[in-house]
Amino acid sequence: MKTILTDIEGTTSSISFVKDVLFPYARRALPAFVAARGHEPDVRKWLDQVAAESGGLCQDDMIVETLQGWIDQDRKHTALKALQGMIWKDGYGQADFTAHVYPDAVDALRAWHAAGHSINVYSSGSVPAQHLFFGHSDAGDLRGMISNWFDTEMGGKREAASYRRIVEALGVPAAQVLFLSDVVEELDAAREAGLDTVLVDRRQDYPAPRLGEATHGHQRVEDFTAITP
Ligand SMILES: CSCCC(=O)C(=O)COP(=O)(O)O
Ligand SMILES: [Mg+2]
Repeated sequence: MKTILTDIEGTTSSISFVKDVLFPYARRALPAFVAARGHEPDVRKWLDQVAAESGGLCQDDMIVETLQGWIDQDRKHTALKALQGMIWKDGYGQADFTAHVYPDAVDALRAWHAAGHSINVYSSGSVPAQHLFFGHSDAGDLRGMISNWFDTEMGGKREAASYRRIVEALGVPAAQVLFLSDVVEELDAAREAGLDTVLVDRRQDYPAPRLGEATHGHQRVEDFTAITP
């Protein structure tokens, strides 16, 4: 019985939803969010971390500009991801959007869950953001199918050590875990840690298929229907 570990953006869900809906929403809302909640300890600690790592920024508007630049660069920084999650909470709460999950992914997650496979998430999005995402998906609340949630507090997704930590937290042998991702470097790191891997190479997200050497030897599928855990 395989334990599933899945990425979100580009794997269960479209890159365009994240890039064209979630990121612009956070970018727009950041100045007002920092002005209203920047004094709260759970917000301040991330702002202070950004300030310190950026050479000691001393004004909140400079921190906001730095964070907006990081959004534009798609930085997977833990502080940015934590703050984005807090901002998206308002968007989901006000029903400004629902999170995209490919229908084939919804069907497969349901089937695997019903068959007894443990389903777990590892994304650069913060754990609270992951809960919001699957709790407010186009297909409704999918959180009940997911056993464990992991973010970059476990380490970067391109580092083998992160997958070793996750396997230890899951309490199963590494070879029992099947990691699904759209990013070859993440799959390389997972394989180095002993996990099984599948490259999810969706045509909508990646119009030029990754074939031959570009797959780095990972099994390649175009959607979840082709995955047999
Ligand atoms: C689930 S939060 C929205 C997605 C996000 O911010 C992100 O960085 C997704 O990265 P992933 O590791 O899932 O490719
Ligand atoms: Mg991804």
